[in-house]
Amino acid sequence: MGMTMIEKLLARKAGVPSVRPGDTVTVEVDMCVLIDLQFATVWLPPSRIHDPDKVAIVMDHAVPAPSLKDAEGGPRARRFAADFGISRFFDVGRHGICHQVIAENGLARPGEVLACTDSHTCAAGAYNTAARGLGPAEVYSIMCTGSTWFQVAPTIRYELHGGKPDGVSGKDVFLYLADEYGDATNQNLEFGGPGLVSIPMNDRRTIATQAAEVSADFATFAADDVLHEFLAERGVTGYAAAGPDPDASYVDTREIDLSALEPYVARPGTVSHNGVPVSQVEARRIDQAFIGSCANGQLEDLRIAASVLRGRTVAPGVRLLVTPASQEVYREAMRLGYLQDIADAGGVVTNSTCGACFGYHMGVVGPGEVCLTSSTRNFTGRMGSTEAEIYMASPATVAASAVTGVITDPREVTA
Ligand SMILES: CC(C)[C@H](C(=O)O)[C@@H](O)C(=O)O
Ligand code: SF4
Repeated sequence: MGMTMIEKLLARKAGVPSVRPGDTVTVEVDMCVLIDLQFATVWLPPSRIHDPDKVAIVMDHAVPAPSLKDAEGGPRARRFAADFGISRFFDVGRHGICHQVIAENGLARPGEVLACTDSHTCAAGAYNTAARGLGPAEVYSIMCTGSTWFQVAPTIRYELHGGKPDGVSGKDVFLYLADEYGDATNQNLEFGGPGLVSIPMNDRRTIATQAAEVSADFATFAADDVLHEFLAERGVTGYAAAGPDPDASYVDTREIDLSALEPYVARPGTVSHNGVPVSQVEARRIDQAFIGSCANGQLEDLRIAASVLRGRTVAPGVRLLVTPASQEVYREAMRLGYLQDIADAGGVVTNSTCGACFGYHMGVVGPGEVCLTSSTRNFTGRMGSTEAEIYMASPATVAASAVTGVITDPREVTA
Protein backbone atom coordinates (compact mmCIF):
# COMPACT_ATOMS: atom_id res chain seq x y z
CA MET A 1 0.00 0.00 0.00
CA GLY A 2 1.31 3.47 -0.90
CA MET A 3 2.17 6.24 1.55
CA THR A 4 0.79 9.76 2.01
CA MET A 5 3.09 12.79 1.83
CA ILE A 6 3.84 12.86 5.55
CA GLU A 7 4.21 9.08 5.76
CA LYS A 8 6.80 9.22 2.96
CA LEU A 9 8.66 12.00 4.70
CA LEU A 10 8.70 10.35 8.11
CA ALA A 11 9.67 6.94 6.70
CA ARG A 12 12.60 8.49 4.90
CA LYS A 13 13.79 10.38 7.97
CA ALA A 14 13.36 7.26 10.09
CA GLY A 15 15.38 5.20 7.61
CA VAL A 16 12.65 2.59 7.11
CA PRO A 17 11.02 1.45 3.84
CA SER A 18 7.49 2.37 4.90
CA VAL A 19 5.30 3.52 7.77
CA ARG A 20 1.57 3.43 8.30
CA PRO A 21 -0.87 5.04 10.76
CA GLY A 22 -0.28 3.83 14.30
CA ASP A 23 3.46 3.23 13.82
CA THR A 24 5.89 5.00 16.10
CA VAL A 25 9.01 6.28 14.35
CA THR A 26 12.25 7.80 15.59
CA VAL A 27 13.43 10.52 13.25
CA GLU A 28 16.43 12.75 12.87
CA VAL A 29 15.50 16.42 13.37
CA ASP A 30 17.05 18.87 10.90
CA MET A 31 16.22 22.10 12.71
CA CYS A 32 15.31 22.69 16.33
CA VAL A 33 13.97 26.14 17.25
CA LEU A 34 13.80 27.81 20.65
CA ILE A 35 11.82 30.98 21.36
CA ASP A 36 12.47 33.77 23.85
CA LEU A 37 9.85 32.56 26.35
CA GLN A 38 11.99 29.47 27.10
CA PHE A 39 14.67 31.67 28.55
CA ALA A 40 12.29 33.83 30.57
CA THR A 41 10.95 30.85 32.52
CA VAL A 42 12.91 27.96 34.08
CA TRP A 43 16.12 27.61 32.08
CA LEU A 44 18.85 25.14 32.90
CA PRO A 45 21.46 25.18 30.11
CA PRO A 46 22.49 21.67 29.00
CA SER A 47 26.16 20.66 29.32
CA ARG A 48 26.34 19.75 25.63
CA ILE A 49 24.13 20.03 22.57
CA HIS A 50 23.94 17.73 19.56
CA ASP A 51 24.79 20.18 16.76
CA PRO A 52 24.75 23.99 17.07
CA ASP A 53 24.08 24.29 13.32
CA LYS A 54 20.76 22.51 13.83
CA VAL A 55 19.56 24.94 16.49
CA ALA A 56 18.01 28.39 16.02
CA ILE A 57 16.91 30.85 18.70
CA VAL A 58 14.35 33.51 17.86
CA MET A 59 13.35 36.43 20.05
CA ASP A 60 9.69 36.91 19.23
CA HIS A 61 6.92 36.65 21.78
CA ALA A 62 8.05 39.38 24.12
CA VAL A 63 10.32 41.84 22.35
CA PRO A 64 11.36 44.41 23.34
CA ALA A 65 10.89 42.98 26.84
CA PRO A 66 7.51 44.14 28.22
CA SER A 67 8.25 42.81 31.72
CA LEU A 68 11.13 42.22 34.10
CA LYS A 69 10.74 38.46 33.66
CA ASP A 70 11.23 38.83 29.90
CA ALA A 71 14.11 41.23 30.44
CA GLU A 72 15.83 38.51 32.47
CA GLY A 73 15.38 35.99 29.67
CA GLY A 74 17.19 38.02 26.99
CA PRO A 75 20.67 37.85 28.58
CA ARG A 76 20.21 34.10 29.22
CA ALA A 77 19.46 33.54 25.54
CA ARG A 78 22.46 35.65 24.49
CA ARG A 79 24.79 33.80 26.83
CA PHE A 80 23.51 30.41 25.69
CA ALA A 81 23.93 31.27 21.99
CA ALA A 82 27.49 32.53 22.63
CA ASP A 83 28.52 29.60 24.86
CA PHE A 84 27.33 26.97 22.36
CA GLY A 85 28.29 28.76 19.15
CA ILE A 86 24.70 29.03 17.87
CA SER A 87 25.04 31.36 14.89
CA ARG A 88 21.34 31.29 14.04
CA PHE A 89 20.44 33.57 16.90
CA PHE A 90 17.83 36.12 15.89
CA ASP A 91 18.23 38.72 18.59
CA VAL A 92 16.33 42.00 18.87
CA GLY A 93 17.05 43.88 15.65
CA ARG A 94 17.19 40.68 13.54
CA HIS A 95 14.07 39.35 15.22
CA GLY A 96 10.55 38.49 14.19
CA ILE A 97 7.93 35.85 14.88
CA CYS A 98 9.82 32.56 14.78
CA HIS A 99 7.81 30.94 11.97
CA GLN A 100 8.38 33.97 9.75
CA VAL A 101 12.08 34.20 10.60
CA ILE A 102 12.58 30.48 9.96
CA ALA A 103 10.87 30.79 6.57
CA GLU A 104 12.64 33.91 5.38
CA ASN A 105 16.03 32.51 6.34
CA GLY A 106 15.44 29.31 4.39
CA LEU A 107 15.57 27.13 7.50
CA ALA A 108 12.34 25.26 6.64
CA ARG A 109 13.32 22.93 3.82
CA PRO A 110 11.25 20.44 1.82
CA GLY A 111 11.50 16.86 3.01
CA GLU A 112 13.10 17.79 6.33
CA VAL A 113 11.96 17.70 9.96
CA LEU A 114 11.62 20.86 12.03
CA ALA A 115 10.65 21.09 15.70
CA CYS A 116 9.97 24.11 17.87
CA THR A 117 8.38 24.84 21.22
CA ASP A 118 5.60 26.84 19.57
CA SER A 119 2.30 25.30 18.51
CA HIS A 120 2.25 27.07 15.12
CA THR A 121 5.42 25.34 13.93
CA CYS A 122 3.15 23.53 11.45
CA ALA A 123 3.48 26.79 9.44
CA ALA A 124 6.54 25.29 7.73
CA GLY A 125 4.35 22.59 6.22
CA ALA A 126 3.78 25.16 3.46
CA TYR A 127 7.36 24.36 2.38
CA ASN A 128 6.81 20.59 2.39
CA THR A 129 8.55 20.35 5.77
CA ALA A 130 7.44 17.93 8.51
CA ALA A 131 7.11 20.64 11.12
CA ARG A 132 5.58 20.21 14.54
CA GLY A 133 5.22 22.17 17.74
CA LEU A 134 6.40 20.14 20.73
CA GLY A 135 6.64 20.71 24.46
CA PRO A 136 9.72 22.52 25.80
CA ALA A 137 11.04 19.34 27.47
CA GLU A 138 10.93 17.40 24.18
CA VAL A 139 12.57 20.22 22.22
CA TYR A 140 15.26 20.42 24.89
CA SER A 141 15.84 16.70 24.44
CA ILE A 142 16.04 17.12 20.63
CA MET A 143 18.60 19.87 21.07
CA CYS A 144 20.76 17.44 23.05
CA THR A 145 20.20 14.23 21.05
CA GLY A 146 19.28 15.37 17.51
CA SER A 147 16.24 13.12 17.25
CA THR A 148 12.66 12.64 18.40
CA TRP A 149 9.75 10.25 17.89
CA PHE A 150 6.30 10.60 16.39
CA GLN A 151 3.33 8.33 16.20
CA VAL A 152 2.08 8.33 12.61
CA ALA A 153 -1.50 9.59 12.36
CA PRO A 154 -3.95 8.98 9.50
CA THR A 155 -3.99 11.66 6.78
CA ILE A 156 -6.80 13.80 5.37
CA ARG A 157 -6.22 14.86 1.75
CA TYR A 158 -7.44 18.25 0.52
CA GLU A 159 -7.68 17.98 -3.24
CA LEU A 160 -7.85 21.56 -4.50
CA HIS A 161 -9.63 22.40 -7.75
CA GLY A 162 -10.35 25.60 -9.65
CA GLY A 163 -8.64 28.92 -9.00
CA LYS A 164 -8.71 31.01 -5.85
CA PRO A 165 -10.55 34.24 -6.80
CA ASP A 166 -8.75 37.57 -6.40
CA GLY A 167 -9.87 39.20 -3.17
CA VAL A 168 -10.12 35.81 -1.46
CA SER A 169 -7.06 34.97 0.62
CA GLY A 170 -5.50 31.98 2.31
CA LYS A 171 -7.21 33.12 5.50
CA ASP A 172 -10.60 32.86 3.83
CA VAL A 173 -9.71 29.39 2.53
CA PHE A 174 -8.70 28.26 6.02
CA LEU A 175 -11.74 29.79 7.74
CA TYR A 176 -13.99 28.06 5.23
CA LEU A 177 -12.30 24.66 5.73
CA ALA A 178 -12.41 25.02 9.53
CA ASP A 179 -16.08 25.93 9.39
CA GLU A 180 -17.01 23.16 6.98
CA TYR A 181 -14.95 20.28 8.39
CA GLY A 182 -14.05 21.26 11.98
CA ASP A 183 -11.25 19.70 14.00
CA ALA A 184 -8.65 17.24 12.73
CA THR A 185 -7.35 16.02 16.09
CA ASN A 186 -4.77 13.21 15.75
CA GLN A 187 -4.87 13.51 11.97
CA ASN A 188 -2.50 14.95 9.38
CA LEU A 189 -3.57 17.35 6.63
CA GLU A 190 -2.19 17.12 3.10
CA PHE A 191 -2.82 19.81 0.46
CA GLY A 192 -2.41 19.31 -3.26
CA GLY A 193 -4.32 19.03 -6.52
CA PRO A 194 -4.62 21.12 -9.66
CA GLY A 195 -5.93 24.20 -7.81
CA LEU A 196 -2.82 24.53 -5.63
CA VAL A 197 -1.03 26.59 -8.25
CA SER A 198 -3.52 29.43 -7.63
CA ILE A 199 -2.51 29.71 -3.97
CA PRO A 200 0.67 31.77 -3.53
CA MET A 201 3.25 30.91 -0.89
CA ASN A 202 2.10 33.52 1.63
CA ASP A 203 -1.43 32.08 1.55
CA ARG A 204 -0.11 28.53 1.89
CA ARG A 205 1.78 29.70 4.97
CA THR A 206 -1.41 31.12 6.48
CA ILE A 207 -3.29 27.86 5.89
CA ALA A 208 -0.46 25.64 7.18
CA THR A 209 0.00 27.85 10.26
CA GLN A 210 -3.65 27.64 11.18
CA ALA A 211 -3.69 23.84 11.03
CA ALA A 212 -2.92 24.26 14.76
CA GLU A 213 -6.40 25.72 15.28
CA VAL A 214 -8.01 22.49 14.06
CA SER A 215 -5.53 20.49 16.18
CA ALA A 216 -3.90 18.69 13.24
CA ASP A 217 -0.62 16.80 13.78
CA PHE A 218 1.24 17.76 10.57
CA ALA A 219 -0.05 19.88 7.69
CA THR A 220 2.01 19.57 4.52
CA PHE A 221 1.72 21.08 1.06
CA ALA A 222 2.86 19.49 -2.18
CA ALA A 223 6.16 20.78 -3.54
CA ASP A 224 5.34 22.39 -6.90
CA ASP A 225 6.98 25.00 -9.14
CA VAL A 226 5.55 27.83 -7.03
CA LEU A 227 7.47 26.47 -4.03
CA HIS A 228 10.63 25.67 -5.98
CA GLU A 229 10.75 29.24 -7.34
CA PHE A 230 10.11 30.72 -3.89
CA LEU A 231 13.00 28.68 -2.45
CA ALA A 232 15.34 29.43 -5.36
CA GLU A 233 14.83 33.16 -4.75
CA ARG A 234 16.05 32.58 -1.19
CA GLY A 235 19.02 30.48 -2.24
CA VAL A 236 17.55 27.25 -0.84
CA THR A 237 18.75 24.31 -2.94
CA GLY A 238 19.73 20.65 -2.61
CA TYR A 239 16.58 19.42 -0.87
CA ALA A 240 14.53 16.29 -1.51
CA ALA A 241 10.79 17.03 -1.38
CA ALA A 242 8.32 14.31 -0.49
CA GLY A 243 5.16 13.59 -2.47
CA PRO A 244 2.42 11.01 -1.89
CA ASP A 245 2.27 7.68 -3.71
CA PRO A 246 -0.57 7.40 -6.26
CA ASP A 247 -2.09 4.59 -4.20
CA ALA A 248 -1.71 6.35 -0.83
CA SER A 249 -4.46 5.62 1.64
CA TYR A 250 -6.35 8.54 3.23
CA VAL A 251 -8.83 8.61 6.08
CA ASP A 252 -10.80 11.18 4.05
CA THR A 253 -10.34 12.98 0.71
CA ARG A 254 -12.03 16.37 0.49
CA GLU A 255 -12.55 17.94 -2.91
CA ILE A 256 -12.47 21.75 -2.66
CA ASP A 257 -13.59 24.11 -5.43
CA LEU A 258 -11.50 27.20 -4.70
CA SER A 259 -13.35 29.29 -7.29
CA ALA A 260 -16.55 29.13 -5.19
CA LEU A 261 -14.98 30.68 -2.06
CA GLU A 262 -15.65 34.17 -0.72
CA PRO A 263 -14.35 36.29 2.19
CA TYR A 264 -15.05 34.52 5.47
CA VAL A 265 -15.21 35.45 9.18
CA ALA A 266 -14.95 33.21 12.25
CA ARG A 267 -17.21 34.31 15.05
CA PRO A 268 -15.85 34.61 18.62
CA GLY A 269 -14.82 31.45 20.48
CA THR A 270 -13.41 29.01 17.93
CA VAL A 271 -12.80 28.65 14.21
CA SER A 272 -14.23 25.15 14.14
CA HIS A 273 -17.78 25.02 12.68
CA ASN A 274 -18.09 28.69 13.61
CA GLY A 275 -17.42 30.63 10.39
CA VAL A 276 -19.73 32.54 8.08
CA PRO A 277 -19.33 34.48 4.85
CA VAL A 278 -18.58 38.12 5.77
CA SER A 279 -22.01 39.15 4.51
CA GLN A 280 -23.64 37.36 7.46
CA VAL A 281 -21.89 39.39 10.17
CA GLU A 282 -21.64 42.70 8.36
CA ALA A 283 -22.40 45.78 10.41
CA ARG A 284 -21.01 44.33 13.66
CA ARG A 285 -19.30 47.31 15.34
CA ILE A 286 -15.58 46.90 16.21
CA ASP A 287 -13.23 48.64 18.65
CA GLN A 288 -9.90 47.16 17.61
CA ALA A 289 -8.70 45.88 14.25
CA PHE A 290 -5.49 43.85 14.27
CA ILE A 291 -3.33 42.79 11.32
CA GLY A 292 -0.33 40.69 12.27
CA SER A 293 0.88 37.34 13.66
CA CYS A 294 2.77 34.44 12.13
CA ALA A 295 -0.30 33.70 10.00
CA ASN A 296 -0.96 37.15 8.60
CA GLY A 297 1.82 39.63 9.31
CA GLN A 298 3.61 38.77 6.07
CA LEU A 299 4.70 41.37 3.51
CA GLU A 300 1.79 40.50 1.23
CA ASP A 301 -0.63 41.02 4.13
CA LEU A 302 0.78 44.49 4.72
CA ARG A 303 0.64 45.23 1.00
CA ILE A 304 -3.06 44.32 0.96
CA ALA A 305 -3.73 46.38 4.09
CA ALA A 306 -1.92 49.38 2.60
CA SER A 307 -3.83 49.09 -0.67
CA VAL A 308 -7.17 49.11 1.19
CA LEU A 309 -6.11 51.99 3.46
CA ARG A 310 -4.39 54.22 0.91
CA GLY A 311 -6.35 57.45 0.63
CA ARG A 312 -8.84 56.32 3.30
CA THR A 313 -9.12 56.94 7.05
CA VAL A 314 -9.61 54.63 10.01
CA ALA A 315 -13.11 55.18 11.46
CA PRO A 316 -13.39 57.28 14.63
CA GLY A 317 -13.34 55.11 17.75
CA VAL A 318 -11.48 52.24 16.04
CA ARG A 319 -7.86 51.34 16.81
CA LEU A 320 -6.08 49.75 13.87
CA LEU A 321 -2.88 47.97 14.88
CA VAL A 322 -0.52 46.50 12.31
CA THR A 323 2.38 44.30 13.43
CA PRO A 324 4.83 43.14 10.76
CA ALA A 325 5.80 39.48 11.25
CA SER A 326 9.52 40.24 11.28
CA GLN A 327 12.02 43.04 11.22
CA GLU A 328 12.70 42.08 7.60
CA VAL A 329 9.01 42.48 6.73
CA TYR A 330 8.98 45.79 8.60
CA ARG A 331 11.96 47.14 6.67
CA GLU A 332 10.62 46.00 3.30
CA ALA A 333 7.13 47.38 4.04
CA MET A 334 8.74 50.67 5.00
CA ARG A 335 10.82 50.75 1.81
CA LEU A 336 7.74 50.04 -0.31
CA GLY A 337 5.67 52.76 1.40
CA TYR A 338 3.11 50.41 3.00
CA LEU A 339 3.84 51.64 6.52
CA GLN A 340 3.37 55.21 5.36
CA ASP A 341 -0.05 54.37 3.89
CA ILE A 342 -1.11 52.61 7.09
CA ALA A 343 0.06 55.43 9.35
CA ASP A 344 -1.42 58.12 7.09
CA ALA A 345 -4.79 56.38 7.38
CA GLY A 346 -4.56 56.56 11.18
CA GLY A 347 -3.27 53.03 11.80
CA VAL A 348 -0.57 52.24 14.35
CA VAL A 349 2.40 50.20 13.07
CA THR A 350 4.12 48.34 15.89
CA ASN A 351 7.43 46.61 16.28
CA SER A 352 7.48 43.02 15.06
CA THR A 353 6.40 40.69 17.88
CA CYS A 354 3.74 38.17 18.90
CA GLY A 355 2.41 40.91 21.24
CA ALA A 356 -1.29 41.50 20.59
CA CYS A 357 -1.88 38.07 19.03
CA PHE A 358 -1.70 36.32 22.38
CA GLY A 359 -2.93 39.23 24.48
CA TYR A 360 0.42 39.78 26.14
CA HIS A 361 1.47 43.30 25.16
CA MET A 362 1.16 45.96 22.46
CA GLY A 363 -2.60 45.87 21.92
CA VAL A 364 -4.40 44.06 24.75
CA VAL A 365 -8.20 44.17 24.30
CA GLY A 366 -10.38 45.40 27.18
CA PRO A 367 -13.69 44.21 28.69
CA GLY A 368 -16.73 44.66 26.48
CA GLU A 369 -14.61 45.41 23.43
CA VAL A 370 -14.92 43.79 20.02
CA CYS A 371 -11.75 42.96 18.10
CA LEU A 372 -11.53 41.86 14.49
CA THR A 373 -8.20 40.11 14.05
CA SER A 374 -6.23 38.51 11.24
CA SER A 375 -4.15 36.57 13.79
CA THR A 376 -4.47 32.90 14.68
CA ARG A 377 -6.81 32.37 17.61
CA ASN A 378 -10.18 33.76 18.68
CA PHE A 379 -10.95 31.87 21.88
CA THR A 380 -12.28 33.71 24.92
CA GLY A 381 -9.56 35.74 26.62
CA ARG A 382 -6.98 35.17 23.87
CA MET A 383 -6.27 38.85 23.23
CA GLY A 384 -6.89 40.19 26.75
CA SER A 385 -10.16 40.41 28.62
CA THR A 386 -12.39 37.34 28.87
CA GLU A 387 -15.23 39.80 28.34
CA ALA A 388 -13.95 40.84 24.90
CA GLU A 389 -15.23 39.31 21.66
CA ILE A 390 -12.77 38.28 18.96
CA TYR A 391 -13.80 37.80 15.35
CA MET A 392 -11.21 36.52 12.86
CA ALA A 393 -10.83 37.44 9.19
CA SER A 394 -8.32 38.19 6.45
CA PRO A 395 -6.10 41.31 6.43
CA ALA A 396 -8.25 42.74 3.62
CA THR A 397 -11.43 42.31 5.67
CA VAL A 398 -9.75 43.72 8.79
CA ALA A 399 -8.45 46.79 6.91
CA ALA A 400 -11.80 47.44 5.22
CA SER A 401 -13.62 47.08 8.54
CA ALA A 402 -11.19 49.48 10.23
CA VAL A 403 -12.22 52.08 7.65
CA THR A 404 -15.97 51.60 8.07
CA GLY A 405 -15.93 50.82 11.81
CA VAL A 406 -18.08 47.72 11.29
CA ILE A 407 -17.30 44.26 9.87
CA THR A 408 -17.23 44.80 6.12
CA ASP A 409 -16.63 42.77 2.98
CA PRO A 410 -13.39 44.22 1.55
CA ARG A 411 -14.78 44.00 -1.98
CA GLU A 412 -17.33 46.69 -1.03
CA VAL A 413 -14.65 49.17 0.10
CA THR A 414 -12.23 48.65 -2.77
CA ALA A 415 -14.85 48.27 -5.55
C1 LIG B 1 3.19 31.17 24.03
C2 LIG B 1 3.43 30.13 22.95
C3 LIG B 1 4.23 29.03 23.43
C4 LIG B 1 2.13 29.86 22.24
C5 LIG B 1 2.09 28.63 21.36
O1 LIG B 1 2.63 27.58 21.64
O2 LIG B 1 1.47 28.65 20.34
C6 LIG B 1 1.77 31.07 21.43
O3 LIG B 1 2.64 31.28 20.37
C7 LIG B 1 0.35 31.00 20.94
O4 LIG B 1 0.10 31.24 19.77
O5 LIG B 1 -0.52 30.74 21.76
S1 SF4 C 1 2.12 35.31 16.34
FE1 SF4 C 1 0.57 34.51 17.71
S2 SF4 C 1 0.16 32.47 16.99
FE2 SF4 C 1 2.06 33.09 16.06
S3 SF4 C 1 3.62 32.30 17.42
FE3 SF4 C 1 3.19 34.38 18.07
S4 SF4 C 1 1.61 34.23 19.67
FE4 SF4 C 1 1.70 32.27 18.60
